[in-house]
Amino acid sequence: MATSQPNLYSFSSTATLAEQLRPYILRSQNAALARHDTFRIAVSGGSLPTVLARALLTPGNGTPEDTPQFSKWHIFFADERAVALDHEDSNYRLLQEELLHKIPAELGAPVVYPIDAEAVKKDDTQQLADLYQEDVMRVFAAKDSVKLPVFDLILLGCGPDGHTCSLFPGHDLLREKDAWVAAETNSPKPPPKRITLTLPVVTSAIQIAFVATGAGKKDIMKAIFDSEEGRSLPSALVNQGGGDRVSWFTDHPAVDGVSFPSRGNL
Ligand SMILES: O=C1O[C@H](COP(=O)(O)O)[C@@H](O)[C@H](O)[C@H]1O
Repeated sequence: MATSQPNLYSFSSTATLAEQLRPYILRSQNAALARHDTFRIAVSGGSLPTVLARALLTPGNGTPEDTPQFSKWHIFFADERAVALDHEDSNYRLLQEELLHKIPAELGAPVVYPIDAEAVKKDDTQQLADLYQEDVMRVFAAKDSVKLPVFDLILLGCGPDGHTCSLFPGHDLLREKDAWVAAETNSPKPPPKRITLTLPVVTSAIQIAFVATGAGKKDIMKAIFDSEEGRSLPSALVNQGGGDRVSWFTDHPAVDGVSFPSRGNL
């Protein structure tokens, strides 16, 4: 467990949040490119892709540091629903519509890793998770000695129940120690069958950012940051495992009444 505290940033609007998320992501990109000439990232579905697109597709100042170099990006899904890739519940479809299809050609095209569409048809969620883990292993050149993939950045949402990825409160998956990608077959939020990165993978990332906006998140934010009972919520477990590598990008309504002491300055 990390001893440091997560950073909690709050902005007056989603537009301002997106403006600040952009340099955060690009700093992470630039550091990753300097380290290994590639940017390995995992993204969530839900409300995240819209904010992400706003952050990344707004023209910057034109310098290389302020430009997404998408041709060097490898994009995985932090979680995915076990549905066809063009299904309305698909996180891949959502990311395509919000971001991928809108990237200007001159910024290059990322390599994107959707789930295996054929395995979805077989209705075998465990196989789907295993195949996705193999994709992750290939990109991280994993040998038996490699314990965990270290993503450069993982972008997360937080549901009103405190779930993140497809890690739900009270589920056994929260105790998974070995698998990198796991099957969830009883999600309380539809659709029930999903795959998800596991907690050890999420908390091993170099940087981890949550985006949580709107008054609908206020109660769960209080539970995560201000209450003892909230300490076992999946999003709180990410805070505990990631410490100051975790940053929360919120708007004012989402943190109304939250008294967590160390709100960072970006
Ligand atoms: O089901 C899911 O929900 C979470 C949270 O979504 P949000 O709309 O409340 O931001 C999301 O992060 C996850 O990827 C998705 O599958």
